[in-house]
Amino acid sequence: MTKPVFIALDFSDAQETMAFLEQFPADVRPAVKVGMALFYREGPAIVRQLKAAGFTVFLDLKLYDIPNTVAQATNHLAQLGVDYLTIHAAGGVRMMTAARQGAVAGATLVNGQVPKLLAITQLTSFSEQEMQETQLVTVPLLTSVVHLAQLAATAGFAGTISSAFESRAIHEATPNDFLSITPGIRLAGDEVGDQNRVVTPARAREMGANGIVVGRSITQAPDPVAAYQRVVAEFQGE
Ligand SMILES: O=c1ccn([C@@H]2O[C@H](COP(=O)(O)O)[C@@H](O)[C@H]2O)c(=O)[nH]1
Repeated sequence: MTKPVFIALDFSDAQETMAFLEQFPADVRPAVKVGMALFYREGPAIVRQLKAAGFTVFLDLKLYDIPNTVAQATNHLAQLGVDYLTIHAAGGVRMMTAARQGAVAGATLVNGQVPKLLAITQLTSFSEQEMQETQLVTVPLLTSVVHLAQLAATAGFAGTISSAFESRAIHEATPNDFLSITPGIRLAGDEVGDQNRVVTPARAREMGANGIVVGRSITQAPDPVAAYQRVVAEFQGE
């Protein structure tokens, strides 16, 4: 299976988003990620629009609440036909299990296609020190990520979101088909910005990532289509 490269569509509205995607030739349909900013602006309509245009849609809302509420949310979101969905692993096995059950129930009401659920472990913007400052976690960052990945696997999730630095350890601790999808990706020489645990697409592949999320290295490039093609070639090892 080809490893996905998701473009993070962190644009201000649907018009800007669709104008960006129109730059891609008709035979190139990148997988896309809709984050909370675009979703809060445009609502479910942006997902329907992207799905109708043939895009694989990763909806990155990072759900975190009590189990019943999260189950209701995943039920509604699965009915939108999203392909991937994020939930915070910090909600624990009971919350993640409820999320999965909600997604299955929602998918059953439409086409039966259950979104792949991905557990947020520790954000790629975190350094070790910054994570410790929160005092929510008192073990090393890598230990926390691997533990949360194991909880996600127990809850029947498809994989995790972490940086590529943790991908190998995640694979060693989880079943063979468990996915490590990694944001925090930059083409060499690009600004890191607010990210912390950052690697190039080629390094992400070497480190065992099963898919990558790339925003600004593509969306703010002078030629986004060329930048996307470079990211894909590096990540696929071409
Ligand atoms: O740990 C995480 C989880 C999610 N993200 C999201 O990925 C993109 C990355 O954008 P860049 O412009 O490539 O930095 C963005 O939408 C984040 O919300 C993440 O970066 N880290």
